[in-house]
Amino acid sequence: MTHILAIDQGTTSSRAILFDGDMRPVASAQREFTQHFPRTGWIEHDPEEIWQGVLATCREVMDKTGVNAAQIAGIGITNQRETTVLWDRETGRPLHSAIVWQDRRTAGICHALHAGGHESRVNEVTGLLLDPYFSATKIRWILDQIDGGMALARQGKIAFGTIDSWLIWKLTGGAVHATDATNAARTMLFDIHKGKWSEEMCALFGIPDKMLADVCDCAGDFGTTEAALFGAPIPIRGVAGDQQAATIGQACFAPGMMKATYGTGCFALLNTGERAVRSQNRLLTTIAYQIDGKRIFALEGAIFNAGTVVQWLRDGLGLITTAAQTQALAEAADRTQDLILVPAFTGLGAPYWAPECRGAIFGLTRNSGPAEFARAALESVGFQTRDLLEAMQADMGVATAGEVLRVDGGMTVSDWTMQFLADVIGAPVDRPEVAESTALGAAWLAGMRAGVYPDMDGFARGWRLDRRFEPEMQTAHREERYAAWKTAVAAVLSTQTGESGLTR
Ligand SMILES: Nc1ncnc2c1ncn2[C@@H]1O[C@H](COP(=O)(O)OP(=O)(O)O)[C@@H](O)[C@H]1O
Ligand SMILES: O=P(O)(O)OC[C@H](O)CO
Repeated sequence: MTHILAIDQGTTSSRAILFDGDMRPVASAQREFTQHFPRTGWIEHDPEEIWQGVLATCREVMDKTGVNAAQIAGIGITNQRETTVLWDRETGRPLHSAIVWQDRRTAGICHALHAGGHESRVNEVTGLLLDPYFSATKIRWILDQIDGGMALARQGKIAFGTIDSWLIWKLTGGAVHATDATNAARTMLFDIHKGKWSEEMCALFGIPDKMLADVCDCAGDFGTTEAALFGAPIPIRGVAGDQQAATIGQACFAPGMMKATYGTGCFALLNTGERAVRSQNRLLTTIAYQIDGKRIFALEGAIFNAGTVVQWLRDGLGLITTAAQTQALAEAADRTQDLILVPAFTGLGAPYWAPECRGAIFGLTRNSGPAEFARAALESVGFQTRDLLEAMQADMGVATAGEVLRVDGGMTVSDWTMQFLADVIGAPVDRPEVAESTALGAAWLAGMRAGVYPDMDGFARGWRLDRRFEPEMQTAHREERYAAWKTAVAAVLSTQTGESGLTR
């Protein structure tokens, strides 16, 4: 009983990674699933497709390695956050497609609440801002689509869950409806200070509390899998939202430590210890992890489009066929052209929170080609990160934010992007040996709980550097480029249409 199975259910794919008793990944399996775009700004997933994909990847890693259920001491789940599933408690069937975190359809509800003067109180209780990103307005939107939805929800017949809860429900055969504190903290219904669902927020968004899951520590008892699924029951012992799991996997356990994960989006979390810092610069206050009942907080900056810029070069523009080609293109780009891409494909996240503005590219000349586009796309990720760090520094003071940035996620394999990142933030960027920080974080939670992995200090000592990127750009040049970015963002923000909405 020394192995741990990590399930990493992301925005575009689901992965299962089997870790051995020394926390080494020994096998993995991955399945992409369908992204549904029923209208501009709407993004949905099929909860059943997600579940089937997760199940298939778990079975695949067990088949590949010959490790059976009895040899697995625990499952750790980490997941795309905020994405909202409602299901019928009796049949276990989803009542609607999952509304994905990037979905903007509830911008109108957010505007109305904003206009009603509710943002300050929402922020005080939940640490979040009134944006369609979070679950509450998505839950409300689905409830309003279901015939008699509100009454059924009040009777306790409808369950809401973020993806972790949905998977726990499916894995346990409907026996457990639970979530962890980090996922709960992203719903906009959770009082992060009291560590419990907020009656006030439920009333504000019109959401019956009977829909909500039990909230547990990240390392805890989330039930056991149905024996029939894997041949024997396996306990689920760890759960955390993917950005929090990456923070844990990167061992950012001390206040002042920070990580940024570059996948579909980019999410930077700065550990602020037991203190929940209320941002004055439109960052989020969130729970980094909750272990043994103790909540540790983080300031979070969320960027909606990071890796998507590379997907856009490939799928939208057809300039590349593989993500890795961006490196050679960026290296070959004409340095005298300063193209700036603002990838507000789904609006801008932190620190702007402008759901309805759209992207733009500035500085085009007759000589601007694929290389310059690729460079601008990769650079946009660095510029956006700098925006987040500036906001963190303003909230925390220069000494505690941005000293070293630990990075992970699919995009960090790009040396060029990581070097530019170090250049533009003017601080070292550390890439760890284990690229799968998110899965590692989930595995550690489960393994530590099961008693097969070390405690927090032992785990932190095991963190290993792959490569450090030191800033090389001249300060004057860095500031000039960053100023050009800020000008470009200001132009894009001026296209935000507010209440009338580009997305509707
Ligand atoms: N060599 C590369 N250079 C730049 N970007 C890359 C490279 N390889 C992968 N990516 C980007 O990384 C992202 C995938 O990262 P991943 O962590 O798997 O994302 P997610 O968990 O959000 O699905 C994709 O958007 C992809 O475009
Ligand atoms: O699936 P990822 O890695 O893009 O992460 C999504 C985030 O959890 C959304 O908040």
